[in-house]
Amino acid sequence: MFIQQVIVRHVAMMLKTPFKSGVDTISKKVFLVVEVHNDDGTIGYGEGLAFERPYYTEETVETMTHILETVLIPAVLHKTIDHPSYVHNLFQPVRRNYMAKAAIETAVWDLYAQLQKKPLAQLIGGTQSAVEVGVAIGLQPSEEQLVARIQRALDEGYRRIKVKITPQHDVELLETIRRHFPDISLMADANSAYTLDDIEQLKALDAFNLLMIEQPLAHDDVVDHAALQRHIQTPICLDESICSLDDMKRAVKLGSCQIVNIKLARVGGFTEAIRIHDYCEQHGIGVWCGGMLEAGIGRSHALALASLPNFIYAADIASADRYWERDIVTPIIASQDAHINVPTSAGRGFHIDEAYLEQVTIAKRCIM
Ligand SMILES: O=C(O)CCC(=O)C1=CC=C[C@@H](O)[C@@H]1C(=O)O
Ligand SMILES: [Mg+2]
Repeated sequence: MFIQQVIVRHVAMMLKTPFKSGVDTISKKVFLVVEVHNDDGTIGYGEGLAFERPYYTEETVETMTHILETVLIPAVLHKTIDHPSYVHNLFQPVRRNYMAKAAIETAVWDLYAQLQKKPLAQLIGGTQSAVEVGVAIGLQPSEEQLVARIQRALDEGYRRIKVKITPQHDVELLETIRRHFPDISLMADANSAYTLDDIEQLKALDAFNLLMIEQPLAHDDVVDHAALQRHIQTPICLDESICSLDDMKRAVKLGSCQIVNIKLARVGGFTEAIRIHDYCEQHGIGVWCGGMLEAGIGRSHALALASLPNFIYAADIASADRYWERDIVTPIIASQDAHINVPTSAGRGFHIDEAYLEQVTIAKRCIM
């Protein structure tokens, strides 16, 4: 591969319904589409998935743009790259900025798979032909609305439901859900809304037979999570705390979690995600693929990742039409019976809807 030019698009797409977590509410998804152009004209695509505000992680759309344009794109531009993992090495000196890194790294994997004429999933070692998916339901204005949203997801065939909780909305909310749906596979994501001072409240959640509790404590913590895991039965799943293989090793050493949610964007792309996956497999930690309200490019990359063998829990990669009226790839990524087939065609497996991508692009910069 020889990277001749890189195009960075700012894209804005309205979500069908706002997504509210303990940290933010997102109605309009602003993200980056990074196009990596090879000298033969082939284009690899990646999504820059940080949000507009630094509440989920420290990165934002603007910080990604800055780091991409000033540091990361110059590091790959006009370079011959034999394998995408080399991009990971080129980015090694740059501290953190994982989402900016992932935007290019995943695009180079996408390009590489097209040039190799092999499905991306197969190239990274994927073994599952279909990925089990669940839904993530944000905080709702009322418990009735939450129950209705869960019922709708179950009617659509989903079997694993994830809800958001906060210290103000947990026990009663989960009681209501369990009253209506005693047996469903249910999990709760706290997005770091608790501290160890809330330990009694967190212990009370054991009563709800949750599949796991996601990221109850601070976004950068593995020490307190280890203490908490010793006091609660519900398996802890880390999300925000795991940005690298080193983070993962510390979590395993301390016993901070039993499960990990891997997001390509949070860990800087496929190379690190695969390492974390392999390490977890060796240490008996099951993983699953989280979501970042991706559009079609990010969603197709996530699908490839989730085909690796140790992705043993349902992914947050629900049908794209839960989020979007129209997506930037075709065909629209859709689940059937709570599974999405992993594409078997070369590359990421979905075509770019160029007309729609142009329509939702609000700014475009070409670096050559
Ligand atoms: O993409 C999806 O369907 C899952 C969305 C989701 O739960 C999240 C996306 C981004 C940030 C968080 O609010 C949250 C998460 O923590 O997993
Ligand atoms: Mg989460």
